[in-house]
Amino acid sequence: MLEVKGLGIRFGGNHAVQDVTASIEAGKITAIIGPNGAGKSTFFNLISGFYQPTSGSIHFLGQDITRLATHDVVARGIARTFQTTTIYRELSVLDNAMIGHRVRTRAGLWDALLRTGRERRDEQESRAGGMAALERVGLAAQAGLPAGALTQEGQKRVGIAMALSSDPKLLLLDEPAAGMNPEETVNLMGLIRELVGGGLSVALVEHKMSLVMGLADEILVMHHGQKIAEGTPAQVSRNPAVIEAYLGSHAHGGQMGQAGAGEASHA
Ligand SMILES: Nc1ncnc2c1ncn2[C@@H]1O[C@H](COP(=O)(O)OP(=O)(O)OP(=O)(O)O)[C@@H](O)[C@H]1O
Repeated sequence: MLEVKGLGIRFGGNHAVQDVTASIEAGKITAIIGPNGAGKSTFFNLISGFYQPTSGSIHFLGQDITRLATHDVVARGIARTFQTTTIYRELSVLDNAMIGHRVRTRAGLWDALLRTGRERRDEQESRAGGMAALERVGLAAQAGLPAGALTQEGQKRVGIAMALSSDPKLLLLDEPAAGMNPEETVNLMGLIRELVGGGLSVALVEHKMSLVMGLADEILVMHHGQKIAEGTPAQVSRNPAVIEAYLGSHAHGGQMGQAGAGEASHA
């Protein structure tokens, strides 16, 4: 579904991502893991068009998307959530979900100001798209509430609905379980499984090993900006290079290979 070849980006002398060749398969859950500063978020930023790579290529469904701007990447079918919650707390849950949908509609500023027929049609479409996304994340009944009134888990679901309302084929989740308690984490895993069961493909960056090991079909491991391993959870958790990378990192010492053994610290 997604193929990156020799992908890299430099910030000054720092290779945040370096020569990464990898693929993400349709219908699967792919986790991207690695110690702090490994380049995981930067990798997501490259795929989603937030950063332009300094080398390499990105192909999605056979088409070159390497240099597309974010809204064009979204229009092709890749949407993402962010590490920190980026919902609008004062707006209703539905208004939040509709924001994601607006990137797919065609009305421009003039249409919006003049309330043209196209703008009104687009508004209705966005409302329907937003509601459909809320149904997918189990929040249809809360559509009219201010998003800030929801629990932490509810707000995470709003963030996912915002991404889903653009009707992506591939959903990128950046640390979806950050700040969630174990029960909320289990609920979130159920939601991700449901979405994938419905035909969505998911790639996620996550530090919580219980979630990664319990959920991922494929894992891509990054360290110092490079891909050091890939494979199933069982394969990567016994890969010597991966164990070495994690043992060498204070924050994650000894956590690899213990599926379901709790969380890798993000400190
Ligand atoms: N916009 C930027 N400008 C300069 N350096 C950056 C920028 N974004 C990321 N970096 C650097 O790139 C490297 C990789 O950072 P990145 O945030 O991608 O790592 P990560 O694996 O997501 O880490 P974490 O698990 O802590 O979120 C780090 O050295 C970081 O300081």
